[in-house]
Amino acid sequence: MNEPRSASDDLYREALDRVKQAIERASQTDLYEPTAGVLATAGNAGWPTARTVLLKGLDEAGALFYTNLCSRKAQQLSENPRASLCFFWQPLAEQVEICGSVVRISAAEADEYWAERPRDSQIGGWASDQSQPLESRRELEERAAEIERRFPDRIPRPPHWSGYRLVPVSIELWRAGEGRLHERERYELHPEGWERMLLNP
Ligand SMILES: Cc1cc2nc3c(=O)[nH]c(=O)nc-3n(C[C@H](O)[C@H](O)[C@H](O)COP(=O)(O)O)c2cc1C
Ligand SMILES: Cc1ncc(COP(=O)(O)O)c(C=O)c1O
Repeated sequence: MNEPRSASDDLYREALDRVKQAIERASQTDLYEPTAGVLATAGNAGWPTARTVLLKGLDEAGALFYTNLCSRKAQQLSENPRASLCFFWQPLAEQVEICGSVVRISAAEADEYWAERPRDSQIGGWASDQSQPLESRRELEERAAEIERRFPDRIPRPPHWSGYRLVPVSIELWRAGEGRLHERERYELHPEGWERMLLNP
């Protein structure tokens, strides 16, 4: 596999369309968070870690998610800007895995999304020192109350809160099959462009 490049490739677009269709199908079920995927990262120490994030956009530029830039995942991404994002939609019996390089989005794009978030979530974004030890629940609640007082009107985006784009080098779609003969289709970026292949389940 290769580092991502600006791919205006039909196969890449086909893969993205298929992921978007799966998300659309998931959105028509009663799933609590149909855009939730598990993001796996590993820093210099090499230990893989994983956690759920919400997908906030998907287009040719990549898969967008937002988080705290001081979090454990952000620390690992600063050491090794590569990740895998895996969705499993139980009611669909479908899985998608997107693997790629991760880039920080611009401040302007982060500002735009931040402004759309509910005030409560904005307060949470300021109050939470994500991934750091917390003395007590009360400490967090007091910080949230302090933020509420500090910003009676508009709440600006905290400098430590932004987004990342996962720029795909591979996209794999999985659908459950009879007798564990699942269907696996993998799109992969090669020097000549995107390729599509079937994989054994
Ligand atoms: C359904 C769901 C969605 C979540 N979405 C996000 C998200 O979009 N961004 C985020 O930073 N954390 C999100 N979280 C919390 C993360 O899973 C995780 O606990 C947090 O980001 C800290 O991860 P880290 O310590 O590995 O950096 C979500 C959790 C769940 C269960
Ligand atoms: C800490 C955190 N940040 C970000 C998100 C996702 O973004 P938003 O709150 O804007 O939906 C979540 C979603 O659960 C979250 O828990």
